[in-house]
Amino acid sequence: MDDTLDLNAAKDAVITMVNSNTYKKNIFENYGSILPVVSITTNFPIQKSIADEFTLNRKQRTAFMIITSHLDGDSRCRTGDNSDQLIMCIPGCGGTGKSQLIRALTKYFLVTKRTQMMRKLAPTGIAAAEIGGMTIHSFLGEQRNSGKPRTIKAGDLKLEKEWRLIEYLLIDEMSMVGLTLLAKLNRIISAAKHVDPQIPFGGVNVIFFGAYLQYRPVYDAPMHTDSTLLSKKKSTKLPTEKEIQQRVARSLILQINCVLKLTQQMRTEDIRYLQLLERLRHGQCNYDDYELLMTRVVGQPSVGSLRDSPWNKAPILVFRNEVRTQLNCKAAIHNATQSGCTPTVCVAQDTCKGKPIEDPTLMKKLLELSDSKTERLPGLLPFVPGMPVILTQNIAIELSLINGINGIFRQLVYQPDSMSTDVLSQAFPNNTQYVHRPLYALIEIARSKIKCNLEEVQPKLVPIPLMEQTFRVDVTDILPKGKKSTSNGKAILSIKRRALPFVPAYCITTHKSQGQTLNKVVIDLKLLNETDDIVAVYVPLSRVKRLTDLIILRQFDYKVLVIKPSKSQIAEIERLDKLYLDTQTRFPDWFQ
Ligand SMILES: Nc1ncnc2c1ncn2[C@@H]1O[C@H](COP(=O)(O)OP(=O)(O)OP(=O)(O)O)[C@@H](O)[C@H]1O
Repeated sequence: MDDTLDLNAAKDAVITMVNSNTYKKNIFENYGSILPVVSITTNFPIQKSIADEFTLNRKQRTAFMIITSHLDGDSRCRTGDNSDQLIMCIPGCGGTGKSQLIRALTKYFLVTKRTQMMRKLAPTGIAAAEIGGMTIHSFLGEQRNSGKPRTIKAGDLKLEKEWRLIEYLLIDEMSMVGLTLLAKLNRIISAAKHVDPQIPFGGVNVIFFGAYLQYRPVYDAPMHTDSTLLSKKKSTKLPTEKEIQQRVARSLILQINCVLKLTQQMRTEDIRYLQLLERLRHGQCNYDDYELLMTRVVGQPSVGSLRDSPWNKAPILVFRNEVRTQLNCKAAIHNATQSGCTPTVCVAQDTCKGKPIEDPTLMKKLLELSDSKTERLPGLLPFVPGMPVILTQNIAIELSLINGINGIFRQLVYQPDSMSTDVLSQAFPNNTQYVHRPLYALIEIARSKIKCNLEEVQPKLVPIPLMEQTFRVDVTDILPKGKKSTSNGKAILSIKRRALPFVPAYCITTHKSQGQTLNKVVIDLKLLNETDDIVAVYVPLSRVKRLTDLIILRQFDYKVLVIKPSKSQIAEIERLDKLYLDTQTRFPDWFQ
């Protein structure tokens, strides 16, 4: 009975009104379009059949009913604050079925012919692909690091057209959405919809999905940041524009008026391990949990050797990009040697002010930089057929050729060149062959959406071209003695790089692993000295379905299992818990 809907509630839901949002009437009038005829519709059978088709569990169903009934104008969903605007949060840790719920909602919008009213957004390409949506940046028409924000002008017809029909935004992976980005989204919707800037998100209904115990946005403040912490300066100083925007965004988050926590684990069957993860989230693991995890440390009798299957094919998760790059190089060279191939490395083409880099010291420094410092284009890319790789750029989002997607390297197509084969890096053996003129690589990407009717061409074998990026690098340390640096003591060069946009994936950072379910994984729980973020422990441990799917590289301290969430994380969790109780009181039928 748990998963079935209450029939009385069903009868109440049968009569619904379409487009009964009164304050949005003005918007339709502004455009001179014909007001939709207020229709009375009986959508409950559709709601039920879609909830059944996606086998939604009780809480997924409740969330589904709240959102779809709000869409249908059900009066019970329109008695809250903000002129009945739905600003909803659906927190749930990995595997609680958030993506499944989004799939069911998408179907409802589709079947009821209202797809145009909804957009699905996520902060990263990989998260956007997971739900068939777009990144927030590309939706806002901005390049991530271009430094050129889209200007918002009154009467921007293109902007108005883009937003004209949109009334619902589903935003996934909220932990990675920063306050500055959210403020920008808010400003753009307000301008596009011509509504009072006081109305959050221009009156558009917004539903956030995700978990707070995930890595935070890289260059932005997380959504749960306490407003009082948003200014580091003395209170006498005027806040910067960025601080003001972040405070505005935080005040938007405080307007969330409906919360539904997803708690039923849909991915993992290992109950004992689930309980451990639940305690871990609160920093409350006990000694039994520690002993259980210690049985998975390499060297224990129950754990096989790292050299043997399945662990020799499992990705290793590490914390630092430099360690990742080194381990990947070692693994690629080792595998090439094992399979009798000459170790081969593809070399990036770097230029400065249009001229190729010729100075050997500078060339070596640039090529050895971790790709995390070069706009994610690797300087030296070792390769061997069969190597797991991960794309580092968005090539074609609609085809799922996006930053973060996995593939298998099959072949490099390149022009032979006459450049010297001097050793470019000590990281590679002396007999390494360097390829300076690559054309493209053939990568097998199982999740790509490319279709191909040619019999001889495998549809999942994708040609990946070279890409170009510009990055800045501090070269003060390699300046010849006596050469002057700038007044602040630094010499910065702007380098343009052309290179293949992928890296080996024998080893990935825990940060990159966020949001992925891995079949088998090797993890490290020895944290970097300064780390006291629970996320660094929780993310690697929660990538698998069962404890037996992971092994731990080395011994670790008990104390890493009792790191507490931060004050602002706890405060936000408590605030959402309270709103969740309010939501249950507001929709008693659907919570029965
Ligand atoms: N109601 C359901 N019925 C059947 N399978 C489900 C249901 N909900 C989720 N699943 C399955 O459980 C797995 C995890 O669900 P899903 O990917 O939606 O979780 P998630 O909360 O989005 O996880 P993550 O945050 O890690 O992406 C998926 O394989 C999904 O198909």
